[in-house]
Amino acid sequence: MTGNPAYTAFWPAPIASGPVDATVTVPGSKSVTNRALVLAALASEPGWVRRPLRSRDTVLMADALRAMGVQLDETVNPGGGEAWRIIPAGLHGPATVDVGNAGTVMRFLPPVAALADGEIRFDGDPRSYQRPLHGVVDALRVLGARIDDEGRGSLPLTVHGGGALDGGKVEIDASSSSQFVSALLLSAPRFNQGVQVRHTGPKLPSLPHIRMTVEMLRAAGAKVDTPENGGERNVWRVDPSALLGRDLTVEPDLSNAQPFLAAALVTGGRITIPDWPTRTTQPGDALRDLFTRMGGECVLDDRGLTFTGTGRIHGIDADLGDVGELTPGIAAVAALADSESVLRGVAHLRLHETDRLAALTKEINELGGDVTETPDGLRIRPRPLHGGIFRTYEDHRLATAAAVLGLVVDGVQVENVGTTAKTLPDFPEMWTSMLGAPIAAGRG
Ligand SMILES: O=C(O)C1=C[C@@H](OP(=O)(O)O)[C@@H](O)[C@H](O)C1
Ligand SMILES: C=C(OP(=O)(O)O)C(=O)O
Repeated sequence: MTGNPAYTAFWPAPIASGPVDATVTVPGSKSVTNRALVLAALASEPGWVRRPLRSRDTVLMADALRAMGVQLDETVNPGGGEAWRIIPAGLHGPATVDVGNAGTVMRFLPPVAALADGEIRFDGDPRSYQRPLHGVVDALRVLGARIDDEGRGSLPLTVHGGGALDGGKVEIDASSSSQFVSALLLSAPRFNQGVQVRHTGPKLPSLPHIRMTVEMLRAAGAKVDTPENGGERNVWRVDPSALLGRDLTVEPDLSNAQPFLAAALVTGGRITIPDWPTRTTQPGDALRDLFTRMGGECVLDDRGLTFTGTGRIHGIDADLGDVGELTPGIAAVAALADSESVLRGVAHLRLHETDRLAALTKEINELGGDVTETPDGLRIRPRPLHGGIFRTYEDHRLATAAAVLGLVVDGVQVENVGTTAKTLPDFPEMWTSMLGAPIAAGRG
């Protein structure tokens, strides 16, 4: 599942004929869906994941769990969308897991495989070989797992699952990805001794995603100690315990709401996102503050989040270390602003789906922009932009960022917009629907 083949070449990004005014129903969160699937697979009783995201990353996760013996039935949710019924079973190999280019799959599943009985082979897209995995592989070895990676510390690799894992204390440097910490915590209730993870490196990115992991573990009955509840700085502990089967409804993906909110900002229009949670660990919630600072106004009420552009777009100086996945969308808006922006704290984006700092710099500059890389981010000086090809490097967020620019810059051609299917399969349809009709694509 890599998206509609019709979109693999060049997609003429539609220009906005005026301010957008639409309600856009955004599908479920990738990060919540994939955590929910892992926790449900490790539970001691069946559970439900309602309104899951169905996208490349989540289908890869579901297929991988099935390959290890978990039963996952797709049904219709009475309240709309789908409901996935997960029936845990004894995890076993031999099995092959395709991680695609999904950070959540490549990092969250090796610990699950270590609990399985048998060999689990992990492979993925060429880019997955370059993305850091050492934090998970090295830690699992310390905790008792046998992994054959031919010395690479990265994909492809084979986990020789022993049916159980000792667990215990481990130190990792998770400065290249918070997902190392999340991966170890998610499976830890099933380790014989649980786990204590200590991060020992430069600044840890994406802390809200670690909070998401902790909250979802606790909701499934796990006991978790964190730096925030009186524990030591950079130390997380999970006790061994059974996990409950939950009935969980997935929140809309707030990071995937970003391009639509950006559309309101850059066209001086208005977008409503229904079901925006009043409390969430998703980093996308930071858009309320970030895009307000960049010139918009937002109201969160029982209709959802309504975001209104004022016709003015300001530059921003922001540390995005906690919310790195928002960087491409912020960079696109910043390129259209009335003043310079400095985006900091995101050096680790060089190891995301693509080197996002290099890709944003090159592609925005090809349209006439003035973006420079800094050691930990981007400096963006707005300049009048012109049309041209915007390459996306198989990065969904590069493609949605390009669509934002295309709303107000005539002639932007987005290469392989189908790559958005990683987390947002109907993006081109949702985008044109937003421009043409008040109600966009349904949630799914
Ligand atoms: O745990 C998660 O669901 C995620 C954590 C973050 O990863 P990094 O810490 O590697 O940036 C984020 O960028 C990614 O999109 C999703
Ligand atoms: C970094 C991202 O994804 P992944 O889960 O593959 O790390 C992202 O979605 O922006």
